[in-house]
Amino acid sequence: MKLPNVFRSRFVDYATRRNKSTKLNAITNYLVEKSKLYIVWLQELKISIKLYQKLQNICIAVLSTGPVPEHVSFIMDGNRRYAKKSGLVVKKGHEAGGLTLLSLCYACKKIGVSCVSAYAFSIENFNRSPQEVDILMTLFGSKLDEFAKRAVNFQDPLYGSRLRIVGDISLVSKDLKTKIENAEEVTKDGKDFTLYICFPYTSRNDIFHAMCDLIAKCQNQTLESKNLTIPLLTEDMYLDNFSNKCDLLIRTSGHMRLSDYMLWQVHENADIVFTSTLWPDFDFTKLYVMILKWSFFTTLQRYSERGVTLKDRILFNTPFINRSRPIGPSSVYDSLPKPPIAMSITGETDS
Ligand SMILES: CC(C)=CCC/C(C)=C/CC/C(C)=C/COP(=O)(O)OP(=O)(O)O
Repeated sequence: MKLPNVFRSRFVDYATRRNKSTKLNAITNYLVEKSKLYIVWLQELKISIKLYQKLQNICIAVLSTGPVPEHVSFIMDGNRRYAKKSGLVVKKGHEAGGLTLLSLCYACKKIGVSCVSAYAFSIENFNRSPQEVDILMTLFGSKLDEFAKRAVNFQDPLYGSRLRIVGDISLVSKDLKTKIENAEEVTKDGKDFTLYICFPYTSRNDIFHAMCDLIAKCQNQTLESKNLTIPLLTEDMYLDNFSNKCDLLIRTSGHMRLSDYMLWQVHENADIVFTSTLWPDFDFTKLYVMILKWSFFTTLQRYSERGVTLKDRILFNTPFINRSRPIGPSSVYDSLPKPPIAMSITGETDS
């Protein structure tokens, strides 16, 4: 048997050193030694993964003592720059971005965030090259399937999650539409966590479509125009009632703009954070620090809203932390009677 040059000297060495006569024995010994090395390496890797998971659990336990955002949203920017920086093709950059999203969904679910939304494809992105649009559509289809499978597999960390696609679905192919319907149907009973993928989406398109819907309802007389309210418009949006208020919006890759995303949903107390990290590089630690900051400042805000001072809290153990959004009057203004309609800026009624 002829061995490749690179191995020959080592096998001969093994054979002579261990006094084995055949090359076959030398090969076997070599492979055994090598696999022993790999096993040790794998064991070490497993230990460090376990350590990392333990550390992650401790960090999450610290967070669980305070409020956590209910809705975290991502503008996933920087996939192509990541690919360029790493010497990869654009497709790999987007794939890496897809992986980041799913791993952060898992982290958010563990932290206790109820829903995550992600800007996966803006309507403007149809202006990119046909090849790139094709890559993104294919990737999107495969990620939908993957998420749906994982959400119903009880051994998977994403088990119990629900998937919702928000955006103008009429703009995607028939095949993809079927995949979307299928993924939404398979995951519809997920109660623990919801992932909203905005695809193809823009905020103005969302607001416009909701307005058109309400106008149509008025025209076919299922709704009277005098009953139009802001909550009704909100309910009609792709990002429905459950996701209509965003608590923490994160944009990666250094651009400091909203790019027609979440315009309606960040109106109330949303923290908007811009980071220069490219999306595929955005990991648990970076997300954790942002949520920790959110939690800290939200706690302080809730302190002051309830008139509880730090001294009260420390000396008299007055409870002030409410993990979820405050129910009922959260400020002195909310406890006042509603202004007469003539004085209301929006003209809303109480109905
Ligand atoms: C699960 C799922 C739906 C995954 C989809 C994958 C994914 C992360 C898509 C985002 C696509 C996108 C337009 C990113 C923006 O970066 P860019 O391409 O504009 O990068 P650049 O700012 O460096 O040019």
